[in-house]
Amino acid sequence: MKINGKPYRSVWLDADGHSIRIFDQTKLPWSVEEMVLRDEEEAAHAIRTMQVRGAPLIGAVGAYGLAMALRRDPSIENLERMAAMLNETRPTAVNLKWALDRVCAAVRNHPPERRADAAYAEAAAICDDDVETNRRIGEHGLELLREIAARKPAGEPVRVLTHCNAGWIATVDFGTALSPIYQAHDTGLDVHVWVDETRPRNQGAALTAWELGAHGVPHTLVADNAGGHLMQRGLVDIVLVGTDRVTREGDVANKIGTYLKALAAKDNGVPFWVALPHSTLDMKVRDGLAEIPIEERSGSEVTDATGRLPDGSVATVRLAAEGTPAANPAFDVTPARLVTGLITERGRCEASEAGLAALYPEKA
Ligand SMILES: CSC[C@@H](O)[C@@H](O)C(=O)COP(=O)(O)O
Repeated sequence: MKINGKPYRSVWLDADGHSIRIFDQTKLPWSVEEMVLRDEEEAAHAIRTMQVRGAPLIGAVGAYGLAMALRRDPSIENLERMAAMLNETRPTAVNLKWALDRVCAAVRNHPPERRADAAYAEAAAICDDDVETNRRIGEHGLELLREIAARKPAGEPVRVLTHCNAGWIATVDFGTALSPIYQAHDTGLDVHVWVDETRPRNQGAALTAWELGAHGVPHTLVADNAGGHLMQRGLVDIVLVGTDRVTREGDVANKIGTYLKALAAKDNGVPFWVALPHSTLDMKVRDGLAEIPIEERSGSEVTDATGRLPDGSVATVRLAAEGTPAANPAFDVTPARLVTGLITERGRCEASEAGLAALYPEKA
């Protein structure tokens, strides 16, 4: 996507040929700052602290992290130790493990002196795969948005509600849930997006609203708790979200609060769709509620909030009384029964074992 007219991906190789560059997402939307990650420890730190975030992007950065680790020590022992270290940075999105496994498989049979090059090549292939995958998700999602538009009075936009950030900055490019929205806007289909602010880290307010604004997509930021009300008033045509892991039976892990949107959508007859790339599918897991690890982050993300002060500086302020205990589960699981359908790079399907098996027979 473009920033000030210049096309960017969310991660790319630095001019030195081995470090990588990212946008520090903890600085957005107040400033757009590139950052260099020089080794696997810096990559792990960036994932842990959410300087990079979003399931596909942490997979891509993890893959490059492993390549950087192999430059220093190409032994199989180091490969396995560093893959485990990177995999532990964030537990819920399966894309991280998928990408690390891909790099491990790609380098294992090479002699030590060839392993780092093979890992960099695989990380680059993962990035290219993500870009093409998300472009196709956009095409299939666009068909769905067109079908919704065709059922609406002429001149009314398709009103989408989204949660968290599943845009280009959460992936290598284009995004997953936002990819159809960008394609709709670019092809002249009228869309309007309700953007959930997504407490506690405000990915909606800080990232989704920033992305959509930069691309010229009409949108309105709402408090997380507004979604049910908007649906009751008939102001939402579709809920469209990304995901961090989809199970064999179609259960969906995504940012905390997604489940409540799905419940409200069900009660109001609003279709609830989830966009995912193949790298988010975890066929080893059947029951999402029982089996998907849910990341528990620091309570300080709940008791505090970061924003810009009138003097332009960015500061973190305390919202709760000193000493208030806070819990911070970062994801929840929406059972397949609440999901109208899945949008993948291979087309749309029901959120069920049969639906996924029809699209991905080789994984079934
Ligand atoms: C294409 S991104 C899909 C998901 O990763 C996204 O919806 C999400 O929940 C991200 O959570 P985050 O904690 O910001 O990494």
